[in-house]
Amino acid sequence: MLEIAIRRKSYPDRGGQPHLALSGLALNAAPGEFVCVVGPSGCGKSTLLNVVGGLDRDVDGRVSLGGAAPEHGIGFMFQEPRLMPWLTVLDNVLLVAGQSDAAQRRARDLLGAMGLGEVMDAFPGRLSGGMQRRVALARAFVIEPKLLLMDEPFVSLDVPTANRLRAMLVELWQRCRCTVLFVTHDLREALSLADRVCFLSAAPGRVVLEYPLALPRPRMPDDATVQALQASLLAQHPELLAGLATAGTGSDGSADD
Ligand SMILES: Nc1ncnc2c1ncn2[C@@H]1O[C@H](COP(=O)(O)OP(=O)(O)OP(=O)(O)O)[C@@H](O)[C@H]1O
Repeated sequence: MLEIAIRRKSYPDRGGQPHLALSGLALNAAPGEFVCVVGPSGCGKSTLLNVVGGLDRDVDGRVSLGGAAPEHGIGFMFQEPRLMPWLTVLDNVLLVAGQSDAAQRRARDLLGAMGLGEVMDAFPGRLSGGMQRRVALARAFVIEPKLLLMDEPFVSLDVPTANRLRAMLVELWQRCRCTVLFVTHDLREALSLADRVCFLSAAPGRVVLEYPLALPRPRMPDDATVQALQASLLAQHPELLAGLATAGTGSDGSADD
């Protein structure tokens, strides 16, 4: 079980006064659950992931995974692929997994399964944006994470590429059954991926609504069922949805990979 209880998380503002980013935020996730966190820009979504992942420890609150502070077994994926340009695709993935035979096997298998077998020895600069995100996705899964933290990982991709990556993510997650915390401001993306959607208030962020989903998978943001669900949520909770993207999930057009 992932348990998050953040009393206060603040940053110093320009005058040195505390600026509250999160306040009274409580959120739990069951092992293997896929939780999407949505909320308007600036409500503290990235801050939440940084605190949960231990990248930011300056917080009044507690995060525990299986009863202990999460330290190992956390996979990350950010808005940018954050690949090392001087390392090959394979070495970028191995960077987090080590060089053991088992890690090499896992990395090669993953990259092969994700259609990147031909470019394992290429450098990231040669790859399209969609392929770079696939490498970042492989890097997140190669450690066989217990917890996967994703910060708008498919933002600013064209629709077909983003949908392909979402399908790959769900397939990998269904195999490893790690707990996922996926941050987005795109409601349809959240409704297409999650077991449960948690809505954060405007800053300082706290959970104001939890919405469990029982729709079968696979689902995509443009599915009629997802659109209908979004419409019913909008009708029931118009105040919560201010500041969220509800119309689309990226630029239309052809895939870039
Ligand atoms: N390093 C920092 N120093 C000072 N203030 C910060 C810092 N990081 C975030 N903040 C502030 O904390 C609040 C929450 O920021 P955060 O980036 O977590 O929000 P977000 O919901 O992820 O936003 P977005 O959707 O725009 O990415 C904002 O007011 C932001 O300006």
